[in-house]
Amino acid sequence: MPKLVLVRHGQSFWNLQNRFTGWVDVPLTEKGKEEAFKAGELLKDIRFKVAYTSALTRAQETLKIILEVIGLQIPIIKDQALNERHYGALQGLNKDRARQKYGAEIVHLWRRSYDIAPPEGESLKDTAARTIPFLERAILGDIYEGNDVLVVAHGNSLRSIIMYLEKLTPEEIIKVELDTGAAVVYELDQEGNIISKEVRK
Ligand SMILES: O=C(O)[C@H](O)COP(=O)(O)O
Repeated sequence: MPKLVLVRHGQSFWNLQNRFTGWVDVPLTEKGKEEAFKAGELLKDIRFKVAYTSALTRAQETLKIILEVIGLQIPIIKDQALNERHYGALQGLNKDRARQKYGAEIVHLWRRSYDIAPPEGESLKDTAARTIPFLERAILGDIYEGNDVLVVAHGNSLRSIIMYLEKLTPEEIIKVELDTGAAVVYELDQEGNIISKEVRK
């Protein structure tokens, strides 16, 4: 059965500083590079045929390190459809500062709910409106051909994909968190149904 592996990029400088990042192009910290290295070590048994990533440096750097560690040279497809959720007016703001300014409850809903968008930004539903057509059009096509596929992207762009694959409800997706450098390994059948799921980190 083909494997679809979703990896969240390693720690970026704004993850370290606890700031909303979204589409701002922030590079990896040393710890982030180490997390990418570890993800590569943990995925060495999988012979990926193709890799997908976003248009943002932190995901691209993480993917590059993973492929170097595994020792694979494969086609890499970069597309902004896999970018992080656009965090709108919150981008650059410290997350504790945002809770003080707007209240913890609404900030939590902006970060984890399905359809409540942060000011001038994208809800998870808006994010899914670009990630899922790309998943169906490009990524799942490779899976249906029987290839193992690596996707390195972002906390919320990957949550939208996890929600779709696992058929989660808006209530269930609120609780889904993904650590930096974590890998979710799915085995999928020909219809895209999940045969198995394993988290490696
Ligand atoms: O864009 C960001 O700030 C992070 O990548 C994800 O942030 P979140 O955990 O607040 O959604």
